[in-house]
Amino acid sequence: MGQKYKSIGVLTSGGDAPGMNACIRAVVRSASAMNIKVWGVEGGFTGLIRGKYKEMGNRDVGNILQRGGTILQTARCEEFRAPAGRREALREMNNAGMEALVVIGGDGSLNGAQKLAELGVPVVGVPASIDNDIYGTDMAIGVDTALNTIVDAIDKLRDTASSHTRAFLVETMGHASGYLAIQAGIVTGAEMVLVPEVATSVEDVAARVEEAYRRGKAHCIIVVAEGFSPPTNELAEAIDKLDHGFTTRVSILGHIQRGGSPTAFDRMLASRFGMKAVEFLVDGKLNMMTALRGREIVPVPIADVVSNARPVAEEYIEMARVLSL
Ligand SMILES: Nc1ncnc2c1ncn2[C@@H]1O[C@H](COP(=O)(O)OP(=O)(O)O)[C@@H](O)[C@H]1O
Ligand SMILES: O=P(O)(O)OC[C@H]1O[C@](O)(COP(=O)(O)O)[C@@H](O)[C@@H]1O
Ligand SMILES: [Mg+2]
Repeated sequence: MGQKYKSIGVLTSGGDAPGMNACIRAVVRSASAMNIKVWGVEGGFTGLIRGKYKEMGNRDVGNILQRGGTILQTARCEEFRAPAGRREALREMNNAGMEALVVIGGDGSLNGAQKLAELGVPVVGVPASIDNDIYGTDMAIGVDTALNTIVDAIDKLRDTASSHTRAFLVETMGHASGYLAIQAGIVTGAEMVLVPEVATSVEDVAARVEEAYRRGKAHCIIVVAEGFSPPTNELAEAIDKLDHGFTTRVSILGHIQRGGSPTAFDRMLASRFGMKAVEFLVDGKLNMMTALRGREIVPVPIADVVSNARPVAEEYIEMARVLSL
């Protein structure tokens, strides 16, 4: 089953992720190779509702492959959560003659894409979020770059921690997911990783800090996912009160994790996802998300993506613990 489109739209939505630009470029250029006109929608679903879009040709996506952020801008759009907002978006799409839409974004954006699909709009989703909390794909665009940023930061923090015999609580992003924290903890040799998916008491954290000191370590790095409870600053206060040999400091890495030039991995993933998104549309594989499974890019129904949660790999928590002893 194939479909000949004259014109399609592309947008980026939710938190930006390094590699979104590489994906926009791939969508525009692969569509252009098939003589399909591409409308670049500005500011995610907000741009769709407001009718903010411009035609994009091959030259409009030159020199963006290596840039972080998104040249189309992104947004979190409350209006789109309501049926009236989505009907407005549909009206604007019809006005522009936009026959299908590629949505590049995270789990929330894919929920939005599903709602459009339910109104009869042919959509393809591309997973892009540093959180890697999207069901159905091994990796989303931006995760690898964010991880490398975190690793670079923790390596630097460890230098100063060791010089001062300090325990550092390093907070990573990830919303309700501990993915970034766990992966970063393993590859930086952190003494402990705290994630929302695994309840850990303040006493357990204190015991781990004491153990690190007893073993003669000059530092104790604890990676805390932002969704962990209690919050990082509260946890640090509680730890600092205890007599374990270290002084305590907190470093909240923040939005630095979302920026920067995408890694080679993210550029490749984004380029492959972008090409496949257009291919899925023209092949009639509608309302699918481009997903990385092993080395292959496969279609996964967006309906499945949004109705399932990505499980946390608990074995990695144990791995982080054993390898840092
Ligand atoms: N259940 C939903 N129904 C309709 N639109 C949604 C839904 N969830 C999210 N969206 C849209 O997707 C946007 C981005 O979602 P958000 O969760 O903020 O980021 P991300 O896509 O990066 O996970 C939201 O601002 C909203 O416009
Ligand atoms: O953009 P904001 O409002 O600062 O949101 C921060 C959130 O966005 C993220 O950086 C990315 O999440 P999304 O990809 O789901 O948008 C989360 O890790 C974090 O919780
Ligand atoms: Mg999200």
